Amino acid sequence: MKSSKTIIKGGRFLISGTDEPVLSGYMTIEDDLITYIGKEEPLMEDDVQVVDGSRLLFMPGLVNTHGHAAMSLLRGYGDDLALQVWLQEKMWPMEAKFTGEDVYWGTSLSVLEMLKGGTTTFLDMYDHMDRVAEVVELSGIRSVLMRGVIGLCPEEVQNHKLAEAISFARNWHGKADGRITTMISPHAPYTCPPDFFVKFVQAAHDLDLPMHTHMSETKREVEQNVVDYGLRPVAHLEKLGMFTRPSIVAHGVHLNDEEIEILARHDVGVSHNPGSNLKLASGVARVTDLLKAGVKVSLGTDGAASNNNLDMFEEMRLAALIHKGVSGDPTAVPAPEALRIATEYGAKSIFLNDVGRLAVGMKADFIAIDIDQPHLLPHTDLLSHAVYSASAKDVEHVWVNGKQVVKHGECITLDEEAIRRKAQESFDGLLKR
Ligand SMILES: N[C@@H](CCSC[C@H]1O[C@@H](n2cnc3c(=O)[nH]cnc32)[C@H](O)[C@@H]1O)C(=O)O
Ligand SMILES: [Zn+2]
Repeated sequence: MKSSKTIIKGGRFLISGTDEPVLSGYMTIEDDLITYIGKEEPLMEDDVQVVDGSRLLFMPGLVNTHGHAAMSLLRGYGDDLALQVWLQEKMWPMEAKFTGEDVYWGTSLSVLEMLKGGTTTFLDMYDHMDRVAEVVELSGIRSVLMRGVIGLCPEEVQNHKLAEAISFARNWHGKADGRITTMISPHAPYTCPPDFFVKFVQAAHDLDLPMHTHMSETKREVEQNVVDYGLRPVAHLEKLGMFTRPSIVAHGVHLNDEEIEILARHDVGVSHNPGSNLKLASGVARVTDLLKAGVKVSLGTDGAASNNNLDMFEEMRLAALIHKGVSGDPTAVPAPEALRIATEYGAKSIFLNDVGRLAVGMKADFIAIDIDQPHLLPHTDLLSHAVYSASAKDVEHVWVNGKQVVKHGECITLDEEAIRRKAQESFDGLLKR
């Protein structure tokens, strides 16, 4: 195949973690990789596509490390409830009716929202994952996918779900030009009994894949874990062997010092989901302490039914704000750190070492935001604006794996009109069934 080359000319680029985080200059993309970024103008060959970068801020695509994309179908269905009530009385009865078709359109709706809002990679834990993978292939987004399993069912059903999780993980790892990787994911310690949970650990060993689960999301969950198993969730999962695998846990809201130390020792990532944790009143994770202990902290939206949008700019801003508020320390989670949590640390947390930064040799997953708008002027500090002032609506262009997928705010890989119609039809159908 002929190689493609694009040069971004005269843009501003966010290079977090350096002395000069906002660089004015040029970036070259060849096929799926960033091959140059700097102040010197690269040679403009004839067959190069040139993008005018003036009035645009280029930054790494945002990385959403925890969610359930198809749950967008339940957006606004079951607000203002605590986790267990919300799950058991609202979500699970509706989700039991989801068909593969529903998951396909719900996921399409979420991927559309995420791409248009500057998210270039998402982690998805759900059911009917073959249909999710189809959406990923078509849309051009990058993803880490897993069949999440709730084990509150007879052994036969448990084993059937486990087999599905294994075959999905095996069949799809590395597919879609490498844009799909997979993990092994029991839903939570409170929905997968220990003898069942360890089968996932074994599967992850056999397939040499990382693991993901919900953990220590609510105070009630932690207390119940102690009643049921005599241990808090972190020690419980450590005992079941989960942390012998590369792992990332979602939420990690209720952690004591000893638990933070265990997570740091095993290099377990924590996907911080501030929007979902606030909405379900689960609490506020100890992000500053986690970072101080060297734990990889990243950001997730969780499903759209507990957020209720998939705007990673909003999540980044929340992370930068709430930890200042609860600690009384205005230096907690400063803007450059918030940006890295939403990009670079996110990618590392889900074991993608070649995305999350604008640098030579990294995959070309990047976005451009329109910085000519009232709320992004004057151009005092563009990194600060990206964290404290921008939102998903400011995203003008998006590239994933070197291919443009959003152009002037329109998703060019998906049929937006069909998705809008089909998602509504799916929800209407679920209410009737
Ligand atoms: N239906 C599958 C499990 C799907 S995994 C994804 C599950 O996570 C649930 N979920 C979404 N958000 C949260 C959360 O914050 N905490 C715990 N579970 C959640 C969601 O409702 C969904 O049932 C089975 O039967 O095995
Ligand atoms: Zn979740």
